[in-house]
Amino acid sequence: MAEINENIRTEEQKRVDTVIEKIEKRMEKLESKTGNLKQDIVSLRKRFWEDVTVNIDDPDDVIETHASLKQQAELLGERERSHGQFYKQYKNLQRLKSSPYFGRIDFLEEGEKEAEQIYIGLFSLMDDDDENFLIYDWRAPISSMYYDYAPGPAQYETMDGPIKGEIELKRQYIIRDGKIKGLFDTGITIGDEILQTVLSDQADTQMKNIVATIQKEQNAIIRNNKKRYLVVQGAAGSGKTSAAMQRVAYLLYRYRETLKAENILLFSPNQMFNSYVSTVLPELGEDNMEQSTFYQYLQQRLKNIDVENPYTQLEYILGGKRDESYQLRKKSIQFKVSLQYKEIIDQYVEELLTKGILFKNIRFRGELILSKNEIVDYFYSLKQIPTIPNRISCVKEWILDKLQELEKNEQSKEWVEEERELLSKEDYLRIYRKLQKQQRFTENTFNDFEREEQLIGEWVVRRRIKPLRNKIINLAFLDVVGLYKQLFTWAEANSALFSLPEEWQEIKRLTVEKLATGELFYEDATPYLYLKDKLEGKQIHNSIRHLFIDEAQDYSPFQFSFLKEIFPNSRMTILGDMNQSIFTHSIHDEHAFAKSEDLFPGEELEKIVLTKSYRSTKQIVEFTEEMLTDEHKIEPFNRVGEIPTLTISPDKSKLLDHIIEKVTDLQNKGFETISIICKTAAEANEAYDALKESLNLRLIRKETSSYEKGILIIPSYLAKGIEFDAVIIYNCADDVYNQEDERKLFYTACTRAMHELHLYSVGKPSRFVQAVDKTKYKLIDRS
Ligand SMILES: Nc1ncnc2c1ncn2[C@@H]1O[C@H](COP(=O)(O)OP(=O)(O)OP(=O)(O)O)[C@@H](O)[C@H]1O
Repeated sequence: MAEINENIRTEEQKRVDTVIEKIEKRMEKLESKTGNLKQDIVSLRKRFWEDVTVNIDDPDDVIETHASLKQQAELLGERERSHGQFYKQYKNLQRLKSSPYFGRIDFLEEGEKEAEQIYIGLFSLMDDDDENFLIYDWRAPISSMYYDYAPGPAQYETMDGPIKGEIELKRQYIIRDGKIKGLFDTGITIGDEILQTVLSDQADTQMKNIVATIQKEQNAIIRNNKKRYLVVQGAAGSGKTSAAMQRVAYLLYRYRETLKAENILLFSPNQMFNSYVSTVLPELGEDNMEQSTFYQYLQQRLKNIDVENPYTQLEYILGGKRDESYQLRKKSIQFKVSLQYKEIIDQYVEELLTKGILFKNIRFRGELILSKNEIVDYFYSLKQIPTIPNRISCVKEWILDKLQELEKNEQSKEWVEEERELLSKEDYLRIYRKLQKQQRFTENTFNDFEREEQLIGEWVVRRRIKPLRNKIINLAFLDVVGLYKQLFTWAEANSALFSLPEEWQEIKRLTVEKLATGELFYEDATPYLYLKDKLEGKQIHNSIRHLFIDEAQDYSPFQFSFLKEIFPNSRMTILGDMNQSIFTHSIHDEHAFAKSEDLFPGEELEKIVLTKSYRSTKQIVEFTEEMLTDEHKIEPFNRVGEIPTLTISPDKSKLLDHIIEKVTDLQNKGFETISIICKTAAEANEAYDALKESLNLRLIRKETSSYEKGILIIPSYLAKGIEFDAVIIYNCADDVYNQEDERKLFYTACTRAMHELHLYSVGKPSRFVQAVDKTKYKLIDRS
């Protein structure tokens, strides 16, 4: 990579100036357009009610009023949409004005005489005649060569096939506020120097876009469109989330005619992560995709039952006493996340077609209207209907018919009379108006006492039956909880067909006890929803065309398989790191992410592996990778920093003193995000209480929804996906981190550090640290 001579620099600055002038002109034009539009909108809003004729006296007038309102709203909507578009364009120009481009390649296409200069920036910009590109959008096909090739032979894909040629020059720019601050001609990789500068910056509370320095292997992820399922295994800090975000921006550009932000869904690890990544797309001029945690999705689908928070499950597993009930819960989790369990449910549902279905009694005002057995009998009389959801749907219609009959019969009952008499004057008037609106009276008939009584009676009954009717419509008569419980007994009775865990009886007891409290263990939530869907009919999310799953190593085989079924029309980008598995299920053999070949058909699956880590200094990467047991080698990006330290303190009180000293020292060095990572929330609470008098701290809980600068205390599992300038490991003693299934959690915590990593231990440090080569860290013994 070479620094460039003054003449070239001057020439390049001239071009920047010219482009900026053009950008300014465009902005002026847009300003006048948007100004007029804005005025239009303001006055439309002001006059909104003046220009509509509101008259609801007779039905014809109501229709007219409706039409007039609709017309006015459409007009306003259209103006607002245009304004929104102009505003977006304006914002994009504003961004270009400060930094019009970051790269250039001179490309000589085969058969051409002269190379074309291709300047690459955040968005495209044409010259005044709309003929030539002054700037190419980084997502344009031609721009991909910038990321994929060094000077020399190169090619890019178009609809009509590949275009081949030669890159004669490849140049990088750092332009800020319209001034060139750095200019480099680059060789094989995209500017290590620029990347160095970017990576040496401080951590941010919002993730940054990486378009100026996307690496070749990341570009392969961003632009991938070969296979339906793209699985990315990437080391900690290798840019998986970054690649995912730029990929969303790329897809929205590439398929802009058909794909909108709301057709893309990202499953993310937690709320704070959501806020961390939320500015990347707007910065790239795109709307944010839909975002949810898988837990939020489950909650939204299972409204009538309390689902345990996955972090509550994890807190129990990490902090548990490791007694008998702890081991049982663990066994239970391991089985319930497996595909084998899913198969058991499939077979169970199959059998429910002939026997075993459960319904609830249907009562109205305490009286039995239909017994569960009657419904069961009706269900099994529908033999000709081959699927359960279709049969249930018929049962629903049958019950609704019964309700209609009930509605008629009830009207003559005494309670109706009583309720009618108890109606207040206001209620009475309201009903009267309602009925009048529905034109239920002929002229003057309301004076007719009998007719009045009858109509009001009907109304009273209908009002009372309505909640019951809604429940039936929502299939609440199906006893899903009972069926889920019964599954355990059924599996036991059919144990010859499956290999159930030895502790099945106990697992059944544990599950049933929890269900009796109206709650579901997290490990039961997906199977329960799966069973519910199989009975009621699957809820399929057809509008989602692309699903992104980040931190995919934390999903179970059951969850993956379920996701595939409920997003049948989606392409998927699945990103994870086997070394950062934090949930019990994913640490053991049934590692769905590692066995993606088993889950996704080979011909539809593409796998990409990222081994280079960009987040942490070389020293931190070399220290942390020693904790891993597999042979995955992580290549650090060559950024040098201080060697990690391990301080041994004699007791908790000294440990706190030592941490306070270190935090103060880090603050003096100018670090703005310093994170004290604890193993569990319980430990984080304790540390927070002990340190809050001495340090200005922010305690991060599972509900915390935003990431702010400062000194944070955070449970290890909530730090997933996020990074900090400096990380302090609160107490890495061997009596805290000693189980094999905590290794990856510990590794994940340490890999959150960008510039400095300091570990503290009361007494003997964890075996995971003891195993690290002593030259990879500095031992400070203060015991
Ligand atoms: N090409 C790049 N140019 C500049 N910065 C990059 C690049 N790739 C990654 N980074 C930076 O490296 C850091 C780690 O990236 P990111 O969080 O996307 O990695 P990850 O693989 O998702 O990490 P983890 O799995 O550990 O959470 C971020 O600060 C990101 O901005």
